[in-house]
Amino acid sequence: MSLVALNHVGVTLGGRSVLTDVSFEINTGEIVTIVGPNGSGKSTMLRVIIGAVPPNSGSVTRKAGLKIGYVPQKLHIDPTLPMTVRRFLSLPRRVSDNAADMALTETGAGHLHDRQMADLSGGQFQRVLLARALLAKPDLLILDEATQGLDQPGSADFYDHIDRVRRDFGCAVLMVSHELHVVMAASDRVICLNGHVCCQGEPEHVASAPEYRALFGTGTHGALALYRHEHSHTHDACDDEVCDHDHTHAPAHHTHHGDRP
Ligand SMILES: Nc1ncnc2c1ncn2[C@@H]1O[C@H](COP(=O)(O)OP(=O)(O)OP(=O)(O)O)[C@@H](O)[C@H]1O
Repeated sequence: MSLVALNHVGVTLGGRSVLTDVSFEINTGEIVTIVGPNGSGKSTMLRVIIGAVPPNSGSVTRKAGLKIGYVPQKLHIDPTLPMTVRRFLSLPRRVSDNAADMALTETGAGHLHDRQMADLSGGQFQRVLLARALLAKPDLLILDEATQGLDQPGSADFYDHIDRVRRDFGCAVLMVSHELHVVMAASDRVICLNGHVCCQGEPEHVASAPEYRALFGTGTHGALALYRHEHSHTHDACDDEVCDHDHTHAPAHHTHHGDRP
């Protein structure tokens, strides 16, 4: 059984349709990334999954007892408020020293235990947020542009920790990322969103989809070159994945469902 399934979810906010007919599921242990332009509904979709935004139509099914760890895009902490990393991990619920130490070690932040939150670098801060999300021992870890503002080595290092977390915890990971080159390498599945699901599937399938190219062009740091190199044979890319496009290799026959809302 899947961890979470969205069935024809629609969301209207402030009288405007933000998500339309969104369906997909997340299964145990997989890394799924959502890509899409600004304002395409990525954060809203994550908020639907964690239950913070109720869908106006369709439904969300969560596995019974599902535990979700959430790493937000940003978290503002008043810089004048003295707060150590250790104390931060006990908010809002007190956790044992042992649990705090294990979570910090897991994310490579063990040495930050006694540091002030306000003094952390961007990369250190994100690792502490990740450690905090792990305290729930999640089945599903959700990251909303968690590497925004980190430099390339910093974000590569962060994704290494995500990979390690997935292995150690056996959890699924759902993330929003604008770093397409990283996404293409690190994800089992990519969902391309633009108010609706334009296309989804294995990274190389999505990278070659006309809907994806229409949104992101072909300059995705080698993702397409990789596709051409490894997948130059003829195949039916939609055999095993849900693509809502006709994925033949003859562009004239492509059916476009990726119209912008
Ligand atoms: N509470 C709200 N009330 C009205 N409109 C909202 C609300 N929250 C989000 N929206 C609108 O919904 C659309 C999708 O927003 P969302 O934050 O989900 O997009 P996103 O893909 O995560 O964008 P970005 O890449 O810029 O973070 C935007 O047009 C946004 O203005």
